[in-house]
Amino acid sequence: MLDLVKCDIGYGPRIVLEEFSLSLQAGERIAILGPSGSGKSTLLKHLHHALKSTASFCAQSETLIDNLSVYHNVFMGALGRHNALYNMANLLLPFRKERLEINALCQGLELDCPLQQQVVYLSGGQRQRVALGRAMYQHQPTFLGDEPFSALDPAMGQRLLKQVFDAHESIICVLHDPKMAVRHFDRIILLQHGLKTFDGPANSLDEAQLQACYRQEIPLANRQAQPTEAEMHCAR
Ligand SMILES: Nc1ncnc2c1ncn2[C@@H]1O[C@H](COP(=O)(O)OP(=O)(O)OP(=O)(O)O)[C@@H](O)[C@H]1O
Repeated sequence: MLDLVKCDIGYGPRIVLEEFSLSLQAGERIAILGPSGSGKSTLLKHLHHALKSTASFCAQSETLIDNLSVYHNVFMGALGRHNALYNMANLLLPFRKERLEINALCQGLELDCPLQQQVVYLSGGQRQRVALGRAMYQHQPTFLGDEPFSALDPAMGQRLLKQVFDAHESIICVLHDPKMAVRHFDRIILLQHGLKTFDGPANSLDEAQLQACYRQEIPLANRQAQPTEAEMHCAR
């Protein structure tokens, strides 16, 4: 599906993941884990850029348009499927077909608020489900999610994860919940300071390695990539 070979990934001159290599196959369910600031979102945004025409992107819920309704925010996921006139007409006076589709999608996501409710008045968990709805309404084979379940209670998170699995062929999610990752995903990528410290089947990731990652300990195999004290001194 995608091969990255020694790519420098970041923001202009700011390289976050240096010479980063990754191979993705269709049908995989991949969780990206790692401590805050390790580069998870940066990697996911890069994958979205690389897979654009085949991947839906569930960004964090702050990307919703606050003064628009649930309906409008979810419909945004379909903007690319229609021409500007159709989109404009549908946003002004929602068509029956889209209203029914979005209503069914929101019910499936357990959103109990009216479709015409402005999202600014919703709770964090409700906003997250609107963001999930917008991504699912893109109807792409691959789902990319940036912590798409973090504001939901664990039971609801699992129910909605199943919906995401059922609706997509391939799934790549940044998660802050290692238990959800190990229990439900096939493959785990661990990031630490922009380095990939583990990439393999979820059932071969051991607890000690996971804990070390969150304690920000760099595994021996990756240490040569870090500058030594002496090198840092020379650089100064
Ligand atoms: N737009 C940007 N421009 C420049 N640097 C950025 C930008 N966004 C993020 N960074 C930097 O990239 C690094 C990795 O950030 P990223 O958001 O990918 O981490 P993360 O692992 O997703 O963190 P978190 O779990 O806190 O969301 C950080 O040092 C951050 O400051």
